[in-house]
Amino acid sequence: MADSKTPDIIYTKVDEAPELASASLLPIIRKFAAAAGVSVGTRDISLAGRIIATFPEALSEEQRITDDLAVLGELVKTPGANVIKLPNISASVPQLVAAIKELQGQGYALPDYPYEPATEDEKAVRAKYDTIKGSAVNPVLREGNSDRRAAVAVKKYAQANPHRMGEWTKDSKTRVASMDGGDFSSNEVSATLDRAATAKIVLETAEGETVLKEGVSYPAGTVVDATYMSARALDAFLAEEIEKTKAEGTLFSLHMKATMMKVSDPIIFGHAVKQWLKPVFDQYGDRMDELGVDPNGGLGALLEKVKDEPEIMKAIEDVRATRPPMYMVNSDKGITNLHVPSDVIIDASMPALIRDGGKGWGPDNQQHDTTCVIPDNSYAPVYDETIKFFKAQGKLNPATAGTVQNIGLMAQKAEEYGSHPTTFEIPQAGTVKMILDDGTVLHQHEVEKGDIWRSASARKAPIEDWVNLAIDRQKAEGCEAIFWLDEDRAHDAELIRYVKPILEEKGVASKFRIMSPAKATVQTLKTITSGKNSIAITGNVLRDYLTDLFPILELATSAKMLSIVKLMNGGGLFETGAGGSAPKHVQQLMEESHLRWDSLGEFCALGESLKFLADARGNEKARILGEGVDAATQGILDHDRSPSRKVGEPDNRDSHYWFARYWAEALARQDKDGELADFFAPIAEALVDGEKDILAELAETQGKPADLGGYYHTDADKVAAVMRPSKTLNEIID
Ligand SMILES: NC(=O)C1=CN([C@@H]2O[C@H](COP(=O)(O)OP(=O)(O)OC[C@H]3O[C@@H](n4cnc5c(N)ncnc54)[C@H](OP(=O)(O)O)[C@@H]3O)[C@@H](O)[C@H]2O)C=CC1
Ligand SMILES: O=C(O)CCC(=O)C(=O)O
Ligand SMILES: [Mg+2]
Repeated sequence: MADSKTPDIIYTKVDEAPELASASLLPIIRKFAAAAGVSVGTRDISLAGRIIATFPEALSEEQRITDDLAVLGELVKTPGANVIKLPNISASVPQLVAAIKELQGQGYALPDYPYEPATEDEKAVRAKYDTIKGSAVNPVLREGNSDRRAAVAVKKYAQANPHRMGEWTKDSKTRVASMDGGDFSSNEVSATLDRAATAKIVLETAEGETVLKEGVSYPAGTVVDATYMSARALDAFLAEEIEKTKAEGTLFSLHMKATMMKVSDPIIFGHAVKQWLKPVFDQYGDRMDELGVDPNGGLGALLEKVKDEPEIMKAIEDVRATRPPMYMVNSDKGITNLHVPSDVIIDASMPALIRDGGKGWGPDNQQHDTTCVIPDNSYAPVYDETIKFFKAQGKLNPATAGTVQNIGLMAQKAEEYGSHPTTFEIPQAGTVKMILDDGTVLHQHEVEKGDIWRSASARKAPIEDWVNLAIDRQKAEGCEAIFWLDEDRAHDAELIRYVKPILEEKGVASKFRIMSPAKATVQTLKTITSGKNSIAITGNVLRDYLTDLFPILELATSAKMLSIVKLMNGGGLFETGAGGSAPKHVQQLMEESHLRWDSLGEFCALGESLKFLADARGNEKARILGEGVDAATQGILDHDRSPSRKVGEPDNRDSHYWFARYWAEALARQDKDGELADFFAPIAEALVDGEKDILAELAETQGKPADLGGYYHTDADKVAAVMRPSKTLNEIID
């Protein structure tokens, strides 16, 4: 809860590249903020931190930590919340298991992850680990809808310094493949509840009724969907696409969101692994079962389990020889698309492929046209239309393209991204029914064994807040604004029934269009190609997809986005960009002590957070600090101080030096607050005078391996040594 002890701003402790960056940036932020009496606390939402916090009973007193996610989950429901949220790992099972292993190696007596829990104890442990799995942080903190856009300065910079775009040709063989039936899209039904209700979900079979879930409660006005994916249709589709890909001579790729869709998508991923190795599963399925093979965990874990079985290994090699080449995560290390379910995540993977002219990396470490398999057809048309557009029109020109902003329905676990507690792999053929407390059957589907059934919901208050946020944003921008909703889709039709009356009532209906995602994609691409801007007002999944897609095309990366969550109870949550925790960057740092992570997202979020604090608490010094951050961010862009990708060139640490310097200079220069100016003048001077030494000390550290003392649970002193190697800079900051 927000109380007198709650720091003014909470900066989250996370994982991978952003956490490494924090080791260098946070001391600077704290020093500067303290000058305005602003305290900056931290809360640990890292994967390792969440694991440790979940098993106090297994740990010693000194090892235990508080459940910071729970604390933050409460804080974001209060008006005083001011949280800077960096990207964290949404763990797949292989990542979760690796983190547990690392912690065990550090002396944390944590239970192993039970793959197949048999006893009651194992089931309890598994249930606890399942709360940590996948996207377990963002949905808890996102008690508001999403406003993501490129700050004007960032967009202007991208137009003045356009990044390289891959060429699109009319004869590109790259395409999107999705199911034409039997998928979530084609089976969806939806209804809006006219009263508060509690529901249970049951499976009726020839042998009786099994309760899949009960006590699911919804407030009045909730839009409740239900749908399923047919396992049989999915397998037939995957088998056909593998063959078609081979015939077309392209790379085979699968793009899922196994992290946020943590129940359904690992299962779909597992189907792809099984189809890819079908003859092996047909012949050795029982033996692989005995060995504990779980296809949902990916090819990497599978190969590990069967590595001492020469017959199976040979069968795998034989099958692989008959398959088309696969899209690779790391061809040097032989890591394929199907190795780990969280290595290829659709929001980032599809835009990068499209930015590169429709090319993916193959096993030969060369780029090739690619078949992009996205089984469910709900949102695949967005990528399909984008690819078709660029094939016909040629690549986008970032120097002249307009921008696409997003207003996303996200609050209170809206839509598919909140559906995992009500998603089930069907154990036996029958009928799934969703039954309300008065006995009404709200939805029902005939299903077969292995089908994936799910229900998603969106609540009334978040939907109304989202429409109003869109109205405010359109008013501020005055540009095209499109609700990406398909009147022929069951769920979207229910949303449209909310949207239209609010637009009418506010007298702004003429300023908005409502278009299906496929049509909206084409319209939006035409708009930005002509140099104009558009606001995409979308549901939760398209919020996620589009806030990577358009930034990656327009700015080369989504890391520089302004990402504001206006919390529904009045607080502010400031996300740092729209991207993730960039694991590849950590690999590079560990190998050659170069961190290419760009902290521009952190800078943008910090500026917003300080200005929000100024408004909320009447703290004018915080406003001056925030304006100083904006000036420093501008300085970073104007002087090209963002990190380079190559070892030996300036990296993340250098950019933090420049950020501190520009920030201090702006604060020393301003004349609204003499006290602040006097405080920062000598700091600015010291940073200017120390430039040569600081840059030399930073440069000196590159080019050799860096020891972090861990991956998921690093050693703070070792990380500080790597990330703060400049004695001269540290003396000024400390
Ligand atoms: N808000 C959140 O908490 C989010 C968390 N995630 C999590 O992040 C992890 C990685 O996801 P992934 O799909 O690989 O997506 P990422 O966005 O982390 O990485 C994809 C690529 O984007 C580029 N990139 C991202 N951020 C930056 C940055 N600040 N500076 C420079 N380049 C950047 C990098 O490209 P290059 O390699 O070319 O440098 C990177 O390899 C997963 O565990 C996922 O669950 C993902 C999205 C959001
Ligand atoms: O929570 C996650 O797993 C990822 C979130 C994400 O990709 C986004 O919000 O853009
Ligand atoms: Mg995303």
